[in-house]
Amino acid sequence: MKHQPIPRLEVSHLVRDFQGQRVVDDVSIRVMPGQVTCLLGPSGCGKSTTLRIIAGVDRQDSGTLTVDGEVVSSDDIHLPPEARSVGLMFQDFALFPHLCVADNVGFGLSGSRKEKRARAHELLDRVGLLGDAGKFPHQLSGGEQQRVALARAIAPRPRVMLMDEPFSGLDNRLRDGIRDETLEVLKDEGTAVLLVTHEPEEAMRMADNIALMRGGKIVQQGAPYNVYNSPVDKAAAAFFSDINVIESTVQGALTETPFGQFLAPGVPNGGRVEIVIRPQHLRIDFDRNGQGPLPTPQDGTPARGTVQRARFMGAESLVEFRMDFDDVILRAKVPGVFMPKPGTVLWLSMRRDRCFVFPARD
Ligand SMILES: Nc1ncnc2c1ncn2[C@@H]1O[C@H](COP(=O)(O)OP(=O)(O)OP(=O)(O)O)[C@@H](O)[C@H]1O
Repeated sequence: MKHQPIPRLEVSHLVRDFQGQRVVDDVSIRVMPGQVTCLLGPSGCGKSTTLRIIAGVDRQDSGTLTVDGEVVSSDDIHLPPEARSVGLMFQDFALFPHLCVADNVGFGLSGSRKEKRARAHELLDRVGLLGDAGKFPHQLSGGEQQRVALARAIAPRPRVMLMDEPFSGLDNRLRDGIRDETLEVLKDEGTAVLLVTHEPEEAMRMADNIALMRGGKIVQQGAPYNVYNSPVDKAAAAFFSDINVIESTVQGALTETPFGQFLAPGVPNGGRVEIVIRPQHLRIDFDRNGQGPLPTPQDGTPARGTVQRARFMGAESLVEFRMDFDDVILRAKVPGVFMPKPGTVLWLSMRRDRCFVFPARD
């Protein structure tokens, strides 16, 4: 039999109710050593509660948690936080103001003072702050303090690191550097990382795996590329970017639209579907004497629309159309500067391989 690698962190069928309301609903996640999983979802969907349960500061109503195959929490077992080999990093990390940087990093370590110092210095070197070991937190910038907090969280070599929006307090320029640096250190140490965020860009940038959460449930899990390019439903698509939606009715597992026919397998006759496409996957063509481009297998049939407004957005331009059919508004995003005047008639076609057809939910 093939040997199955043991996940560093395994969360199985976690459930948590608050006042009769299910806040965490059958959540299962596995994280391998050196891998980063992002728990991504809107505010209030249960991300932090999941993290708090894994950390051991809250307890699940049912479900099991294992670290390297060893049960740390179940119906029968409940190890305290300090016995789980789980590190924590939160946005409002608090350094001890009366301790120098090296003592902050060495605080939770066991061993002699000399050993603690040595490990603290090793990590401060790793995060580029060895020269600041003797300083006090108030003498450091916000980004430097965050790196100290990172060094402190990693120092005891936790097998699992839980991070709750740890970078959201930093300004954008600082954030990218610290994010990448943090991941590098954690991957080198073989730590399994579970990071909570509500920002899809952050999740796509950092994660090996994204677990998309909504209403307490994980609705989709996978590599960032797959979650972005094969969303399970309209809301999953909309979570990652702006979307266009065209509604249509199904006959014989097909739906006719101004952009041509789309397959709608499994949807009964008369059923409503929503065709979802991202603004960057609409193609714009000029009008030639009332005609658009010829239909192609890749782009389907073009449909005519009138420009409502165009906005310059730096690397790209966003053009809003009112379509001839049904007065539907569609937005197309194109690279560079493209600023057609309002009232200009243009043709739009949809990249067929980038359209998603979902049964409409009333
Ligand atoms: N101790 C508690 N008692 C009662 N309800 C709670 C408790 N903790 C969380 N909740 C509720 O559980 C739900 C999920 O909260 P949670 O903090 O896990 O969400 P979240 O996805 O982390 O949101 P955010 O991104 O805003 O932090 C919310 O409706 C919240 O009000």
